[in-house]
Amino acid sequence: MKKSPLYTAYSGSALLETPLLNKGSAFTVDERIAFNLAGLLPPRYETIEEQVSRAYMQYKSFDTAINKHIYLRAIQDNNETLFYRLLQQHLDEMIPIIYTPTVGDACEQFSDIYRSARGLFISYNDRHQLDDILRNATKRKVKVIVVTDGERVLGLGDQGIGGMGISIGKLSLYTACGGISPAYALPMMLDVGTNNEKLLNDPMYMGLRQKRVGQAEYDEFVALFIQAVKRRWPEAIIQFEDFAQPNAMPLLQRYREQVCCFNDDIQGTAAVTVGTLLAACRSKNVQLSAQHVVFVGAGSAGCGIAEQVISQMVAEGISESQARSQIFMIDRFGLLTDATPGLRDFQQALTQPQKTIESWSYSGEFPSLLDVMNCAKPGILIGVSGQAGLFTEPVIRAMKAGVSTPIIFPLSNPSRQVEATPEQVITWTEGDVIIATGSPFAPVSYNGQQYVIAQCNNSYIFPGVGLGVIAIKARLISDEMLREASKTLAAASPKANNGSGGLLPAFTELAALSKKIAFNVAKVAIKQGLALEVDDVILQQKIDENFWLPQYRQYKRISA
Ligand SMILES: O=C([O-])CC(=O)C(=O)O
Ligand SMILES: [Mg+2]
Repeated sequence: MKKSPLYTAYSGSALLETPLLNKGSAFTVDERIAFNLAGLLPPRYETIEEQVSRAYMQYKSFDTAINKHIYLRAIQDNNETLFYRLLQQHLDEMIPIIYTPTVGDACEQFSDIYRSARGLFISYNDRHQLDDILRNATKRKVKVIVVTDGERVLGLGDQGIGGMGISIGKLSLYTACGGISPAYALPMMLDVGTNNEKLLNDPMYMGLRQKRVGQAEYDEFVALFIQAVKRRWPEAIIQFEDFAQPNAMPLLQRYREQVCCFNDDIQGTAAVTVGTLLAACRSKNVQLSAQHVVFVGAGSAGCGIAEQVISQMVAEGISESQARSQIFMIDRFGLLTDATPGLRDFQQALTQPQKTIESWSYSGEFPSLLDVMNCAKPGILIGVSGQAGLFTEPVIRAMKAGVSTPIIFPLSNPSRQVEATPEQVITWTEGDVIIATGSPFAPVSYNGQQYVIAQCNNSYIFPGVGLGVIAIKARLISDEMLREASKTLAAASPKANNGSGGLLPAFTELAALSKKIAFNVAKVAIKQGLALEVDDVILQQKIDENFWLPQYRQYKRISA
């Protein structure tokens, strides 16, 4: 589809320095005259394909992942269209570079590798100038905001201002896989300080050099932020990303009825995990509702997944109390029971009654992960602990002894925080396992067989949900919409559908999958009265129209 020309008042070096508009050597002869670019560029006119070839050659000249990341980010900050075209052509190779796992290094080293401005940094000290700051954004019609306070970045803890790296990475996927125009995507960082001593003592650190503000100040600051966004961009989606456990769930509960928002780590991770579990169960020919499920990590992500698993089990026909009795949450001190002290309210609903474990044999105050494996005989094990190595050989072997073809998802990110590597899990189960991880892992060969490792990452969910919400301007994001996203993902599983291939579609299929998720999610939103009614043909048209593709448009000058 040929796009209409774009009218702009920018010209000369200002045009070349605006990443959303810059075309570099692809400015045509007419444009170079009309926009005062003569002499500012080498004389040859190039196509975007030629530019991609040069950029890819340069990309290949970097040896380390972090340097590749820095290089790609520089292209993004110089010419967004070229960045996304390059990404589109090398998606499998580059997603791990702009996103998990390399984005974790980029967050940790954010101040060291900082090059140029992107997005909005809002520091606590600026809390009374929020309207001015939002007006300064280089993007006017913002439709998706990814915001973090950097307190729990992936499994890497408090990264302070470095959290901006994850906001940027998520939005790159919104565009590359969900077709959201980069002109509508704004990364944000709420800087309330950091409790990371290493950063506080680092002379390069670019964030507020103070401990995180207290809870009352924090809550007031976030409230001011939400109000300011509502004034400036009332229809924008706000994606909460990588907030620490004490704030993640309360913020979601406080704001989910007020603004169109969701928490990617709680709801996005839950949706992708339930979708992947449904695919795994279908390929094993069992019901999710017949499984005992063990979670290692009872934070907001783990509890969010557990609640979605329970909803799904109930939808399959068992009672809620039966479903809850099949869930085992394990935290630092072992299994959560109704006798565990100091639990948060969202954890309390997921405890096992002490009387259930009376007949179990275990040592220590609460059963350990290994005890739970031996006594509960789970079919499913999910790791969201953020801690490397917790799925030890005895744990995996004990699980395998109790069930055939266990479903094992070590989901912690980035790769080095994983609870067990796919190779370990496959070896310890003698290859009889269904596995998915949160970060990308290369295929594993074992006994002459290749195991493709599915990446159960929320990036299968948020681009499609965002596209659907934007296409129909949904007011809110409901649990039902997210459940629909899970179902759509599960229905696209090659392994469940054909008995072979990956458990999840490849990342290269994400754009097509996101459109399907967008369509189904939008239909649920309409049914729930969260968006105006449109028929299926118009809905598909709206989704296609909103799907931005990286190609240059012709520019015309706005005449004075
Ligand atoms: O970013 C990712 O890869 C997934 C995610 O949200 C997290 O681990 O916090
Ligand atoms: Mg996250």
